[in-house]
Amino acid sequence: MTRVLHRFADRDAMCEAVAREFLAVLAEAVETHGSAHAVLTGGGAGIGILDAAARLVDTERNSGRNTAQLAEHTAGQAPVPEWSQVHFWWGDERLLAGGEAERNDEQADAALLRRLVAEYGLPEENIHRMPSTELAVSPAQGAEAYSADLAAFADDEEDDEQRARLLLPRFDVLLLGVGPDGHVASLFPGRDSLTVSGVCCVGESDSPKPPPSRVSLTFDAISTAERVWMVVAGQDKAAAVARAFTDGTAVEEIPAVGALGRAETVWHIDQAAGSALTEESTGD
Ligand SMILES: O=C1O[C@H](COP(=O)(O)O)[C@@H](O)[C@H](O)[C@H]1O
Repeated sequence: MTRVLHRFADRDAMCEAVAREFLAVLAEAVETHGSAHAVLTGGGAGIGILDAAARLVDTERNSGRNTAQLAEHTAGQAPVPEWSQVHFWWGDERLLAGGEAERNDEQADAALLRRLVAEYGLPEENIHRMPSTELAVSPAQGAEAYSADLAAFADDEEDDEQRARLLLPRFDVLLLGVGPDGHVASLFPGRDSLTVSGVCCVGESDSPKPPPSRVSLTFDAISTAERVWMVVAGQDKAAAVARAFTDGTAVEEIPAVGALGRAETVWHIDQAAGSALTEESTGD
């Protein structure tokens, strides 16, 4: 599977472009399959994309176009999905009390999801949060609970053996931020979680980035997604991005290299994040 690199001048340009494509993928999935499943990420770029999506959704509503027109992907316009059929999941979560500002879901709520529920008809029950400390006493228990939530939406089309085996929904698009250490979701360099297989979720009790307790999808689960989109902005990511595009870099060193989608794997990076890439590593 070839990785594709999409470069942007800055973080804002990247977030706007990814948000537009994200909405288009959701709209198309609802059209084709009757529902759409998106996996969200935390982090600066991940939340920036949701902020940008919120602006696009509002702009489209204020444009006065009707639902059929909004579903069309025409240049300059953002297609908008039928929100009642969209489901949101997470690639990882910080195991904290519900509503804590550091939780990825809380940040996503503030950026986009609350508004979709209040104004656009997204059912609250379509927001599939990873457990909080009220519901899981340990990361392992959180991983088990989220696996059960995912299994309730297992895709019965069974066009992917691994997806069927792990009892996962069809993830139409899965966003991943990349940390300065190369981590994705809560899969950190050198950790046992990198090699956990045969299950869809894993607990991390000693994350090098606070808070220490986290729940994450595994690489087995990530690789069932149709589209895996890395979203990376900022100078502090430049070294990790360059390592990720160096031949032979191991998953143990830069976990992001292990994140590959079924149909596509796209790295969206801004100029700062790509500043240490060489022509040789990208084939430019
Ligand atoms: O802790 C986390 O960090 C990563 C990356 O965050 P960033 O702010 O450096 O972009 C994020 O993708 C992940 O979901 C999150 O839990």
